[in-house]
Amino acid sequence: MALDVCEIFYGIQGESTYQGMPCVFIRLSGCNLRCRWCDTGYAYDAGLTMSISEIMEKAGQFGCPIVEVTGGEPLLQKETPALVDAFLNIGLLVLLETNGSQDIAKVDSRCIRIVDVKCPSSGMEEHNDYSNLSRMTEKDELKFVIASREDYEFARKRVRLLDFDGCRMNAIHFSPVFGELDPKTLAEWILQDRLEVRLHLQMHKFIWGKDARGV
Ligand SMILES: C[S@@+](CC[C@H](N)C(=O)[O-])C[C@H]1O[C@@H](n2cnc3c(N)ncnc32)[C@H](O)[C@@H]1O
Ligand SMILES: Nc1nc2[nH]cc(C(=O)O)c2c(=O)[nH]1
Ligand code: SF4
Ligand SMILES: [Mg+2]
Repeated sequence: MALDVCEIFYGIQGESTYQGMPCVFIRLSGCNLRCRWCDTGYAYDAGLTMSISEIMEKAGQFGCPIVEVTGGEPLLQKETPALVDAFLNIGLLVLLETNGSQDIAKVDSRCIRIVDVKCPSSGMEEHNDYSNLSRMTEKDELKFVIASREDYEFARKRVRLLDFDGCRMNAIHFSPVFGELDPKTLAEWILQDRLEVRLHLQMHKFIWGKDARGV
């Protein structure tokens, strides 16, 4: 029962509807995608092998009720569902950030699954598994990371196709690629179209800068 871990740290949740909350991050190593603008290339390589109990002990040191499992791509590792269960079973609130290419049903639906839909300029659009949209529950969150008008129109089209059964209207995030698309431009597009989506800015980058690690 071991996982390949890139880093474990305590920080301010910079993304999702939990933005602003203190959170323990478990960043797993390895990713099957290579998004053009990825800010976490350091997680592609193998990290440190840790057992579930070692991870829980390290995470537990912070005494924090919220944990996020991210990566890299966390759903590539066989033991990730068991890690999520272990945190759920001790009563923690668990978030999982995933790239949308893997079946989210692998993890317990008590976990809040934050699912990216990759837009064209990521170069990874062909990897989207759209079946995930019907696997999502009301607790889960959807995210489009947007670098251009083309990406925005792609995301807008997808949102208009959604029925909102499995997705809360306030948990559809439109997030600009940091340093590439001006948040003001994205805000104006959303307002012009009267889109019921959330403008999502990566809070930690405004606090610590775009290249800081472990925050
Ligand atoms: C590093 S990924 C790890 C989880 C998973 N691999 C994924 O892509 O969702 C975490 C989140 O950061 C977003 N992200 C990565 N680079 C970014 C950038 N330069 N600007 C904005 N968001 C970015 C990803 O789209 C994803 O939503
Ligand atoms: N502070 C902070 N919040 C985050 N939320 C999701 C992150 C991620 O890389 O998945 C992230 C991250 O890297 N840092
Ligand atoms: S899927 Fe996530 S970790 Fe992998 S390259 Fe894309 S943004 Fe980076
Ligand atoms: Mg990050």
